Amino acid sequence: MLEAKNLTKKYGSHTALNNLNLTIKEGEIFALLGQNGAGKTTTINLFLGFIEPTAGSASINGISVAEHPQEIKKYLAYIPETVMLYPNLTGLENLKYFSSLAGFDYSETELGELLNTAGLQSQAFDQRLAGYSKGMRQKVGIAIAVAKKAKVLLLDEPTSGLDPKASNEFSEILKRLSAQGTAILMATHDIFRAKEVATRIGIMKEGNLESVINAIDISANELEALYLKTI
Ligand SMILES: Nc1ncnc2c1ncn2[C@@H]1O[C@H](COP(=O)(O)OP(=O)(O)OP(=O)(O)O)[C@@H](O)[C@H]1O
Repeated sequence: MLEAKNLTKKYGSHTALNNLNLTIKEGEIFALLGQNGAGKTTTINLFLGFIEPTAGSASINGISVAEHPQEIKKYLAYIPETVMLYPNLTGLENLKYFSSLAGFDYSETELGELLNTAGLQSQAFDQRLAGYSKGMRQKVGIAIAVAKKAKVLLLDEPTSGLDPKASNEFSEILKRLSAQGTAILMATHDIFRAKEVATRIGIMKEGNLESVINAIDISANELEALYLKTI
C-alpha cells in the first residue's frame, strides 16, 4: 500500500507538489495524468525516496520512506521511462544480477520463467540488452519487479514510445500484477491507456491533485474532456 499524507515538495518558492493526500491499496492501479511540470515525477520520486519532502510524508506498507529509505526498497520496484540495465549483459544475466541484489538466488529455469511471464520471447533471453527494443527492456524491468516480489510498483511514463501492441502487452502485464495484489502508481500522458489499465485516475495541475475518478465510471472521451477542462 502507498500512502501520501499532506505530501509537499517545494523548490525555493516554487511548489512542485502541494499537500497530496492519496492512498493506493493492494491490487489497485492508480494513473496520474497531468501536463509537463504538473508534479507527477515529483510524486514518484518522493515515494522512491530520491528526494525529501518539504512537508508531509510518503509511506509504503505503513513504513515512512524518509525515515526508512533502505527498508522500503524491499517492497518496491521502479520502472522509469527508459529502463536502465547493463547493455553488455543478456536479459537473463540482467535479471539474475538485479534479483541477486534483492537477495534472491533463482535457477536458470526460474529466471527463464520470470522473463517468459513478463512477455519476453525466449529467443531474446540470451541476447545482449544493447540490441533490445524499448518494449523488451520494459519487460525485463517487469521481470525484475516480479523476481523481487515487489508489493508496490512505481512507473514513470512506462508506455511512452512503445508501439500500440507493446503498449497493450504492457498494460495486460500490469493488470495481471494488480490481480495478484500489487499496488501500482503510474505517471502517464496516455489518457486512453490510463482509462484502459487503471482502477483510479488522478489529474494533476501545478502540483495539485485536482480530481480523482474511478476508471469504470468514465469513458475515454469523457476522461479526455475532463482532462482538458482541468489542466
Ligand atoms: N530539481 C528541481 N529543481 C527545481 N524545480 C524542479 C526540480 N524538479 C522538478 N522541478 C519543478 O517541479 C515541477 C514539477 O515537475 P515534475 O517533474 O514533477 O512534473 P511532471 O508532471 O512529472 O512533468 P513531465 O510530464 O514533464 O514529466 C516543475 O515545475 C519542475 O520544473
